[in-house]
Amino acid sequence: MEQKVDILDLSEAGLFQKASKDSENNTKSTRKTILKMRSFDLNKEPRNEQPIRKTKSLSSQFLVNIDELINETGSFLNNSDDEMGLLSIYESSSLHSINIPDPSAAATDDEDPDSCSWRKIQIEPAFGIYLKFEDVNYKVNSKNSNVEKRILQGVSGSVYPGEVLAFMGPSGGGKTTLLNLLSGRVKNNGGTITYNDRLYTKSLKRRIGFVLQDDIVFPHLTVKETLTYSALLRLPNALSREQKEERAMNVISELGLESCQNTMIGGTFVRGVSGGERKRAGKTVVTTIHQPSSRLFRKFDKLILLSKGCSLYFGKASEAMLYFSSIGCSPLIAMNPAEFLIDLANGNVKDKSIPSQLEDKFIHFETKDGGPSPGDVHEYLLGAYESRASKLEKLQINTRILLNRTFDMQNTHNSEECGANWHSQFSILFKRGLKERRHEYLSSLRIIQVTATSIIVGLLWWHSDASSTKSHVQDQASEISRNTLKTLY
Ligand SMILES: Nc1ncnc2c1ncn2[C@@H]1O[C@H](COP(=O)(O)OP(=O)(O)OP(=O)(O)O)[C@@H](O)[C@H]1O
Repeated sequence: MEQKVDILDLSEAGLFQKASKDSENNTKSTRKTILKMRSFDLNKEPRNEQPIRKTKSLSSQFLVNIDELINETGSFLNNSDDEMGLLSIYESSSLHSINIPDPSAAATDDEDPDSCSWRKIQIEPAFGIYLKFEDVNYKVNSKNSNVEKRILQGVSGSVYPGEVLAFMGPSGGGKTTLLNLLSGRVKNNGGTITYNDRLYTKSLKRRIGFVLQDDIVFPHLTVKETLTYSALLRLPNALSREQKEERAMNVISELGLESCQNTMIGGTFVRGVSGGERKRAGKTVVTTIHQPSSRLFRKFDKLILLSKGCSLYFGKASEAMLYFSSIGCSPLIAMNPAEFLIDLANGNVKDKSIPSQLEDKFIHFETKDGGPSPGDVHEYLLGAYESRASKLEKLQINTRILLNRTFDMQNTHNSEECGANWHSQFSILFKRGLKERRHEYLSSLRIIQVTATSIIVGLLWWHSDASSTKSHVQDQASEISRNTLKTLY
C-alpha cells in the first residue's frame, strides 16, 4: 500500500486540488500522523454530510499549511545536526477559516477515508513568494589592509513557492553569507535579489523567517506563551488582545502543537519540546546544510553547490548527479550523492571518475596522494558550470512564472505594518522577561538562599545601636568570626 502525502492548494475555481507524493516508508503508524485529503468541490457537500464552508473569498491561490507539509519539513529539520540555517518566505493576507478532516479520527479508521470527522481551522493563506537572485556578489574589505575579500561571486538561482532549495558545499564556501543576503539581513554588493519580482523592502521582513542553527527562543517559556507574546508584539494594533491570542492558538493548532502547548520550549540545560516541534516551517524554504543523508537529500527540490563563493551547480537536486556525470565526474563506488558532491566541491576526486582534461593535469602536476590538485578540480568544475549550465539556468531563472496573485502585496503590508506601540512593547517584554526568569527567581533553592541570607544579615543588626553604625558592624563581624571559630574548633 502506498503512503500518501498530500499537499493542497486552492485554485480560482474553488476546488481543492490534490497533489500526492509517494513515499517509500509505509508503516501504519506513520500513516496515522498524516492527514488524508481528497479532492473536494467546495460547492458540494462532502459525502459524510459535513459541510466545508467558504468563509472568505477563495479566488486567490494559496497553500494550506497542513500537517503534511509540516511533517515533511519537520522531518528534515529534526535532523538538527545537519541543519545550519533555514529561511522560509511567504506572503500572506488575512485569515481564512476552513473545515478539514480531523487527523485523529483518520487514525482510528484509516482504511475508510469517508468515516473521518472534521475540524475547523483558521489559516493564514500563504501566497507563495518566488525568490530569484542573479549574479549576486558580496565582498568585504579587510580591516587591517586594503585587500578586498570576495566572498560570493556571481551566484544565481531561484526557488518557487513550496520548494526547498538547499545550499551545500565545503566550509567557508559562502552558504551562510548567501542565506544572510537572501533574508535581507545583509546587503549585497552586486547583482539582484527579488521576491515576486520586487526588491527587498522593510515590509517583507515580516514574511521572512530565519531559523538559525541555534534557536533564539526563550527556553523557560511554554510554546503557548512564546507564540502569544510574539502575536502581541508583532500583530497590528487594529486587532484586540483576544484576537491576537486567538491567532496564536490558531498557529498552535495549524502546527499540530496542541499536545505540547504548555510544555516549556527548553534548551541546553532545560528539557523541553522535541527538536522537530521547536522548528516548524513551510512555504518557500532555503536552507544550508553540511552533510545530509541520502534520504534527506532526496527531499530537496533544488540545490546550489557552492565552493569558494562560486556556484558549481544550480538546478534540480535530483539531476545533480546526471549533470556531473555529463561533465565526466561520477562515483566509482556506491556513494551518498551528498557526499559525492561535497567531495567534488572540496576538490577531492578519490573514488571518482574524472574527465580527460583533469587526467592531463594529473599527469603533469601529480600531487602527494595521486590526483589533480583541489585547485585544478575547482577550476575545471567552475569552467564546466559556466560554459554549459549557467546559460541554461539563467534562461530558466528569467522565465516568467505566472503567480496567481489577486491582491497587491504592498497594500497588504501597509495594513499590517504597525505592531504594538512603545508602551505596550515595554509592558509585554517586561512581563515576558519576568516569566522567562520565574524559574530562576521562584525556585525553592533560590527562595531558601534568599531567606537564609536575609536572616543572617538581619542578625548582624539585631539589637544594634542605630547611632554608631560603623563600630557596630565591626563588633558584629568580629563576634560572628569568634563564634564561627568556636564552632570549628
Ligand atoms: N564579514 C566578513 N568579513 C570577513 N570575512 C567574512 C565575513 N563574512 C564571511 N566571511 C568569510 O567568507 C567565507 C564564507 O563564509 P560563510 O560563513 O558564508 O561560509 P559557510 O559556507 O557558511 O561556512 P560554514 O559551512 O563553515 O558555516 C569565510 O571564509 C568567512 O570567513
